[in-house]
Amino acid sequence: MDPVGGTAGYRGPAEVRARAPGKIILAGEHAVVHGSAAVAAAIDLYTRSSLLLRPTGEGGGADFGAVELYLRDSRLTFSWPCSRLRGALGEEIGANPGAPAPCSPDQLAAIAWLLEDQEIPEAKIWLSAGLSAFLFLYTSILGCRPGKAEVTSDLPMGAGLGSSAAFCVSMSGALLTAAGAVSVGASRGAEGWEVLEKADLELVNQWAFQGEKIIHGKPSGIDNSVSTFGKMIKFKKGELTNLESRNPVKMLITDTRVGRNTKALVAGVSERASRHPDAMASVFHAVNSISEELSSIVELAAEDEIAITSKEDKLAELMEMNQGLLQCMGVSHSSIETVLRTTLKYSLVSKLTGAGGGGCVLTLIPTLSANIVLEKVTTELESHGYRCFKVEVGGRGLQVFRG
Ligand SMILES: Nc1ncnc2c1ncn2[C@@H]1O[C@H](COP(=O)(O)OP(=O)(O)O)[C@@H](O)[C@H]1O
Ligand SMILES: C[C@@](O)(CCOP(=O)(O)O)CC(=O)O
Ligand SMILES: [Mg+2]
Repeated sequence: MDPVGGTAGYRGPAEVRARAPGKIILAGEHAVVHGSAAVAAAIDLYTRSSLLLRPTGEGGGADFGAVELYLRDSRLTFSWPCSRLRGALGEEIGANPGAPAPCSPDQLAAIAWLLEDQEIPEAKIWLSAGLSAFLFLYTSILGCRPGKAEVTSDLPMGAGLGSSAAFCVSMSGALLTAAGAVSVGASRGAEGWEVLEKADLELVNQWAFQGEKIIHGKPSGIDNSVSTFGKMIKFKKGELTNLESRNPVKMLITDTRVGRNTKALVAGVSERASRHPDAMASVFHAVNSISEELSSIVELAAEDEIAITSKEDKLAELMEMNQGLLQCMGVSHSSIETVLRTTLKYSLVSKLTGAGGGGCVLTLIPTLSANIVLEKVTTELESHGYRCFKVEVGGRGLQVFRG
């Protein structure tokens, strides 16, 4: 299996592209890290990765050339000569796309060293987590074959919409496709995008999870799973259940633009749990019940206006309860509280989504609510400097395109 060169020489052109969606969490963030159920859905905002492998050197020497990453949105290019990668990673380098394994402490130290001479602007230092995940995924899946990757995203970074997972899933999808480690897709859409076979999606998901670990520290796996498989899912202790959402769920997303970092917030909740184990176990247990109930409600088919309203009232109440418990975990923020108060003035219920501490807030938009209400609440939220957008919920997961 060597479709892209390596010691067998270059057989290009071999550009591959992959796109993976962001997500919203309807219930259960943070608690899911501690074993509770959570409900998440893919949204129609994507991270796109492309990968073009370069010819290897005379005689197939992989030390020729470089591994490059271009982050199109920030117009930043990073480059590592293959010889330097090999020198730093030494024995740690070994293309083994079929066997996802965690980043070892030695690998992580070598990656940190490889980032030192890259000129990451001080204002974008948070990119280093993404760059570390990239170097880990690239070298683990392709070794140090020369190539150029490019990434662009619709998702705000560090805002709770799963940009880290979408980055890891789209990059793993592109790398594994280039490595020939995933087979031809189960279905090819009109524009040439393919959905991979289930077993191949599982492989992408496992690699993306290893990448998420570098960015998040202790991820539950919900974000990479929903980005890989799409739709709406219930997720508990690594087990994924697809949910059939019988009625459309309309959500307004408000990005408070308050930056935060998932790794620090997840660690903060774990510290609180170790200070107050019994109280926090009860909080996580309550969240589990909320997610279980919410997942059964979304699967109910509501046929008439009364049934739809009653279903949405229950969803709203559960979201409100979940928000209260997220406050108990210490992950709300004054900007989030402002969004909650503002939407409540219009009788709309909101909760934070993702890690909290700023970032994005979800507002349930009842099917029968008048457009004027949505316009008014959006105008008021935007007057605070927040950014509002509506998203389609429950769409496709990872798709790949072979050039
Ligand atoms: N397109 C991207 N390019 C580079 N790094 C990215 C990209 N998307 C996400 N990341 C990495 O993921 C981090 C954000 O992840 P996180 O704190 O989990 O927030 P979220 O996943 O909610 O957006 C960024 O700081 C960056 O390191
Ligand atoms: C807080 C958490 O539940 C979700 C984090 O999502 P995000 O990175 O804020 O988009 C962490 C996790 O499940 O890994
Ligand atoms: Mg994340």
